Amino acid sequence: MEEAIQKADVLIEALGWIRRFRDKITVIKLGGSVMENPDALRHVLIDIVFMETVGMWPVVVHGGGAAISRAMEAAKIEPRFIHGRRYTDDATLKIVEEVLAGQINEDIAQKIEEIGGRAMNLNFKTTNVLFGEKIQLDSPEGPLDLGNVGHVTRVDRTTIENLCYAGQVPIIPSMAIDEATGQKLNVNADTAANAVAEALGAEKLVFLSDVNGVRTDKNDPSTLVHSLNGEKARAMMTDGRIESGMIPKVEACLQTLDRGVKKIHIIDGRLRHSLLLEIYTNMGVGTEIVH
Ligand SMILES: Nc1ncnc2c1ncn2[C@@H]1O[C@H](COP(=O)(O)OP(=O)(O)O)[C@@H](O)[C@H]1O
Ligand SMILES: CC(=O)N[C@@H](CCC(=O)OP(=O)(O)O)C(=O)O
Repeated sequence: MEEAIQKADVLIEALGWIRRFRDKITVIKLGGSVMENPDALRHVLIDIVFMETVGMWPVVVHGGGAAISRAMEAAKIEPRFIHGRRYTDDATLKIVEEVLAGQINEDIAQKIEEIGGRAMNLNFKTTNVLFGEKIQLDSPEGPLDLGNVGHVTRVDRTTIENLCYAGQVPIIPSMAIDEATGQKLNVNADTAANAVAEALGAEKLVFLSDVNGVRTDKNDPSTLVHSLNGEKARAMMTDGRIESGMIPKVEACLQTLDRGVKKIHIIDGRLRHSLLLEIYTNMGVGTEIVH
């Protein structure tokens, strides 16, 4: 009996949060590292179906870096990264489209349906919602050409909101199309998630990664930083404590906070129900990025 009462208490604790987030958009970025772990992915998707069922509007933006690299290796193309972005020639772009906008995008939507939720995979074959342009990175040696790599300049907000309204979870791969040239572009999934959250004026943006958040020592989980502001983040990037895949995430988060997204969290997607704990309890899991 006591156990049953405790369960009811948990539901009541969630009630306030459920009310607060009803009809509000939360953008969830699924990193490739979480998707490499089928059990972790399944639990994350169950959490997302729960969120939708209680009236929140979850929107998924996903990457799939590890799977793309595997497919490239199978095709005998060596993956190459420049400042954290994948060099994307035409052959690589074809693989990115097949793996990211094809297999992974369809797989996530299908798994959500299997759990009993409703999802809509948004890709070049169904409905594309991300538009962008090619980027060039500056370097002391002159501009660096990354091939078919872009950033998002426009998001089809209406299509995404209509799906949410209709009770479907939009699943968005990190690829865009250049409206002027029709060129398809490979976009870093962290920056794509930030662009979607900004365009939708999301209440929350949650990154599900393979670490428990930002750490002062990246190899030591006990050095988790619970709350990270711009000043601290910039200092940690300058002295190298934040590096590699964490740099584009944190940089884009700081920019996005300036543009109206209310709350941003980086949490561990491998921790069971970390998403629900983050949203529906007072427990702070992971790192919150603040002004
Ligand atoms: N200060 C830091 N704290 C935590 N992780 C860090 C830090 N600096 C670099 N990292 C790296 O960032 C990685 C997460 O980013 P990324 O590789 O882009 O994964 P994903 O896109 O799947 O979330 C971690 O696995 C870790 O190796
Ligand atoms: C331009 C660029 O680098 N695009 C990324 C897109 C996928 C991604 O970002 O996936 P994760 O979130 O799993 O890292 C890539 O090709 O790997």
